[in-house]
Amino acid sequence: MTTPVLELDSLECGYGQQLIVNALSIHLREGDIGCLLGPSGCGKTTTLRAIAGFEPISGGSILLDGKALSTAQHRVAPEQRQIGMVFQDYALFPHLSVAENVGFGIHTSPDRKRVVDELLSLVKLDKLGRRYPHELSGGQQQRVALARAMAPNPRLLLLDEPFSNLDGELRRRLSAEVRDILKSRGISAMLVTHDQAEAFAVCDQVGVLKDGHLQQWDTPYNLYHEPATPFVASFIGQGYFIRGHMQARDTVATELGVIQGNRAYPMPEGSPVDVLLRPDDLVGDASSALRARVIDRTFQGATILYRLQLSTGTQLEALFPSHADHQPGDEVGLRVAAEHLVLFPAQGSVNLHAQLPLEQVLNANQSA
Ligand SMILES: Nc1ncnc2c1ncn2[C@@H]1O[C@H](COP(=O)(O)OP(=O)(O)OP(=O)(O)O)[C@@H](O)[C@H]1O
Repeated sequence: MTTPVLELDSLECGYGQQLIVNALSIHLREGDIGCLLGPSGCGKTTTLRAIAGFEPISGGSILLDGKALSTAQHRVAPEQRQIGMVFQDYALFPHLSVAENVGFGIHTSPDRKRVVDELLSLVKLDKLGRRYPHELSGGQQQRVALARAMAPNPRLLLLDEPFSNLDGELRRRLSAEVRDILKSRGISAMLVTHDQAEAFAVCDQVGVLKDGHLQQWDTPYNLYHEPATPFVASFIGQGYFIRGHMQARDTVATELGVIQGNRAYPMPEGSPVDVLLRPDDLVGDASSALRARVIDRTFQGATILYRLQLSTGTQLEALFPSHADHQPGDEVGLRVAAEHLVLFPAQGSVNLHAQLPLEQVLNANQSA
């Protein structure tokens, strides 16, 4: 196995006596873009600052290419880590031109002009090298910050909420562009965000943090389809939990009928479980005996997200193609088509939903 570019091994860090990040272990492969995702205050930025060398650690280690950068006893200075950083607020030098900003970290290099020209072209700012930061848009300033961080050819790039000062469409476009730029150069990076869509669009591996504890480090696909904990299931994507009972190792009986799982589950036969149903796990089927009433609908263009109620009162969400145009009050036929059936031992409450205030969902899952 090749050495990961970045290894966090049982990392512990915090402020004073307060431990913020606890037993955090992550391996980032060379060329991958990783992400730390989680609610406000869960310790994402603290972890990133510890990797950059701005914060000491109280336990475990941080290794780059197998060499220790931080342990509880020793800390390599930030400027000697070969790590570049891109900040939320760009942090450009206002009195330096765009080209001077980009060349700042390599001012003694004989290749400076060539590197700056190449990077300006890479971030599509080749005509704006003489401008000053205040003469640029937010998106352009963040591209300058990215080029500046890449100029010294770091082994790892850290990006702290890099798109959060930008809005909507620009944010989406720039995040896709940044992924392309990093991938075109094979740069390994770690990003911090609380925006799940951004994490999924940009990153190869995502770590979901809750209260400084890693819940799961996995691909976006697995986080969505195979969440390891109820917290990850609630935090990532939409969905409802409904109550079921294990009927056999791979089937569960629910009020929607017996649902076939895609594996054997460890819960004993007859035990109560919470079954995660995403909106795309339910498909419309006019001939199905399973009926539900439309409560609400959100038109999304190619699809419509319906909130549905079963005769038992249980509510679910379903995503149907928008040519099937149902109105509130209509009755629709339903079928479960969950390729990845996610079950957890019953938590004592049902119908947890991501649209409830997050605290409510999390409190209900406190024992996870
Ligand atoms: N310099 C500091 N001194 C003391 N406590 C701090 C300091 N910086 C952060 N904290 C606390 O550490 C915890 C984690 O903060 P951190 O900034 O790492 O969270 P985060 O996950 O990045 O949150 P956000 O998404 O809101 O930026 C919070 O409770 C915060 O109040």
